[in-house]
Amino acid sequence: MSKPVLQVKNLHKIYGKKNQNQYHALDHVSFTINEGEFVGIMGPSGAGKTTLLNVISTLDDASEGTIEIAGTNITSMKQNQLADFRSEQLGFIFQDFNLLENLTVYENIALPLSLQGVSSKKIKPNVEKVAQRLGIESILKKYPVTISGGQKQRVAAARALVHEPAMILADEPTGALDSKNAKSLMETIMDLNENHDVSIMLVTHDPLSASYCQRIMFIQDGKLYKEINRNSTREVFHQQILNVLAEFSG
Ligand SMILES: Nc1ncnc2c1ncn2[C@@H]1O[C@H](COP(=O)(O)OP(=O)(O)OP(=O)(O)O)[C@@H](O)[C@H]1O
Repeated sequence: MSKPVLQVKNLHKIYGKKNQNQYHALDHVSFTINEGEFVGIMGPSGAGKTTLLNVISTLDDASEGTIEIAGTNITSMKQNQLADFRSEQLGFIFQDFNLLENLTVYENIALPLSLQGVSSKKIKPNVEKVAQRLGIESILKKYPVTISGGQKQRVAAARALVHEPAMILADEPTGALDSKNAKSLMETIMDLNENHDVSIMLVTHDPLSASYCQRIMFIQDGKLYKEINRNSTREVFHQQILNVLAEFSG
């Protein structure tokens, strides 16, 4: 049986101070993501998706509840421990790539390892391996300004993976890409999940990107609303996702 990589128990997030206008952005949410799973988070605007991602990413703190990542309870950690935990155990892919323009593609990918103080001799094979997986070996010497949006996102994905984190957290990774590059990136991410056992949690509004996941959790008003699994083709799953989204707008 697979082990949980992420266990969220009774997670509650309140914005605003006591005795003032408070907003319950997450309302006692519990779920588990197992090692090697590829799970999407969807829901209408304001549902709490970004809040959930930020709290799991350790960028924001929970008001109540616990979060365990790879067996470590991050809700009881101090700020400096959290920073180390985040850089060792998590990989991030954002909509706007977040590449450093004055570093080469190689240096951008190497960054998580350089920051951990890994020697350049040890970094090289890791960067080369992950660049090969993402099909970007030929652009390692280039600077971000000279590569396409699709290539930039592959570089960002390589950087998220190079330190072999317990889990990848992706926030609208295809948001800035055209449909051809979006499809190609999602196929690559799906391949990383299926063939290299990378555990992924993806927040997206895009039903097509979401259809590459194995499971989608829909949230509404800070609560889990529904969960669906991909049991047949991606096309069928895409339609099932559209059907649930229609329930929100209906
Ligand atoms: N810092 C904050 N202070 C107060 N309220 C906040 C704060 N951040 C978010 N909220 C509120 O919490 C709720 C959930 O917001 P969140 O950004 O998590 O939703 P979302 O599902 O990611 O929405 P979207 O799809 O539009 O990005 C919203 O009603 C939002 O207004």
